[in-house]
Amino acid sequence: MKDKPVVIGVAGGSGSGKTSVTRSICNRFSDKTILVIEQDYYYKDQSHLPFEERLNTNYDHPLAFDNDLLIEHIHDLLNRKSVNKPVYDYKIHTRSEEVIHVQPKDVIILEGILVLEDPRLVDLMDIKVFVDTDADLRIIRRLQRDIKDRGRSLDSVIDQYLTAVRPSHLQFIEPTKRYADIIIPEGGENYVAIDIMASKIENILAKNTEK
Ligand SMILES: Nc1ncnc2c1ncn2[C@@H]1O[C@H](COP(=O)(O)OP(=O)(O)O)[C@@H](O)[C@H]1O
Ligand SMILES: O=c1ccn([C@@H]2O[C@H](COP(=O)(O)O)[C@@H](O)[C@H]2O)c(=O)[nH]1
Repeated sequence: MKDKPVVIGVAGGSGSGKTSVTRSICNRFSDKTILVIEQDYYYKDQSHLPFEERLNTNYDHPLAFDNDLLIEHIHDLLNRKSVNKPVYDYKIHTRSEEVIHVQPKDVIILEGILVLEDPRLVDLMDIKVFVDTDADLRIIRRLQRDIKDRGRSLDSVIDQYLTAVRPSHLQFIEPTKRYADIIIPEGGENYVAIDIMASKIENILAKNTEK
């Protein structure tokens, strides 16, 4: 019987570099070792709402996420069962029709703005990481990304930032830093932190193999 997979939570503000850190860690291992679960893919389905109404949702509030489904999937993966991971489409602000069938792996990285906000998720984590990047850098990165990749206008990104992203960051995301075991400044290009994370994962995997 194999050990339970190791669960690593990677939280941090939007544009802090969570995805980049996660990708850099994954690149140190074979494709078979790490499964990434993006909390973003577990935004609540909003297909029943007209597009205009979906624009009013606060996507930075804990209630925007279907954490019940996310927790069910993490439990299944911990029990070495495969799951159908939902797919989220940022351009239409709802889930897409497709799902991705994913197999359990020895390491699960759960990445998202609010993964340290729900105690039920925190309880499932072996290592908790917070990627900590200054707000000015995060908004610049977000502007570039949302306009290029998520089909957004400059005005809509700024308006959403001021009305939802910034206040929710201060209220819900920033306070979760206190739960982190490791705080990674600046995100994606902090190779010292990424090396440390990779060594820690290697150690855990080696210990599990020795047993
Ligand atoms: N250290 C860094 N320096 C410069 N750009 C970065 C850095 N880390 C991430 N980025 C860029 O910022 C954007 C947001 O990074 P990403 O990893 O997607 O953040 P998050 O997942 O936290 O929203 C991406 O376009 C990424 O390439
Ligand atoms: O329909 C949506 C769903 C989410 N968002 C924004 O995405 C970020 C989270 O993604 P990161 O990759 O961590 O930046 C969150 O701040 C939401 O505001 C959205 O704009 N529209």
